[in-house]
Amino acid sequence: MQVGIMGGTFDPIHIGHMVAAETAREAGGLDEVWFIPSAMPPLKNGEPSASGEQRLEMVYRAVDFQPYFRAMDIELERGGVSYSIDTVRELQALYPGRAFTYIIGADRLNDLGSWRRVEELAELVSFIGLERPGHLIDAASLPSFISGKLRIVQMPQLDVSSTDIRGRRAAGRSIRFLVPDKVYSFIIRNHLYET
Ligand SMILES: Nc1ncnc2c1ncn2[C@@H]1O[C@H](COP(=O)(O)OP(=O)(O)OP(=O)(O)O)[C@@H](O)[C@H]1O
Ligand SMILES: O=C(O)c1ccc[n+]([C@@H]2O[C@H](COP(=O)([O-])O)[C@@H](O)[C@H]2O)c1
Repeated sequence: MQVGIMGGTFDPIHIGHMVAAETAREAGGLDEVWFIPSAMPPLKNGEPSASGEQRLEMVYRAVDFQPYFRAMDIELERGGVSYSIDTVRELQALYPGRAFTYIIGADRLNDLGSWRRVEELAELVSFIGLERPGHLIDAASLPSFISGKLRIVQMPQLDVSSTDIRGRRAAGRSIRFLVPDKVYSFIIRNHLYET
């Protein structure tokens, strides 16, 4: 079974994440994509705005009734800084027989060289990289050991980010259709990102 790992802060999850996951699923022939919200993202400054529980709930809502998508609380349960090498090792122990592909947007791909024990990670998983507006993939900056393990896939370019969504909320602007409907209603009902 081929499984895609869509890791992220998901603060909140948005249509960019959904289209990235679906594009990777189709192009990579993946049977499922597992969305895994991090407890503490390794390379971001500061704490996420919404709680881990809220971010996980939004991910559950986004994947609800999607046949190929699952949400996993493995990083939130582990707590601390969410290094992907720890997650992949844990997933391999829990789910033997799966082949894992890490799905990654261009911004994160460009700093892959500074991920914890990335050479070891690249021995355990393949990568699917996706360009996103404002973040072209810089092939020259990628560690050499990645080349045989990385496939770059074209996706419809969506200039949407969690930062932009939080900014719109703080400015009292609409975020409708930038997030899945059930995520939208959760954000509105819980007054997330208003300040
Ligand atoms: N619009 C998008 N297109 C393609 N990939 C995306 C897009 N938005 C996020 N990703 C990818 O999804 C993964 C998780 O992203 P993350 O949850 O940090 O969202 P973000 O929108 O980048 O958040 P923030 O704006 O808070 O930094 C990363 O690999 C990121 O590159
Ligand atoms: O393992 C690492 O060193 C590492 C460094 C940066 C990011 N990651 C993972 O990459 C995913 C996307 O990161 P982010 O910061 O864009 O949410 C998320 O699952 C992070 O845990 C992992």
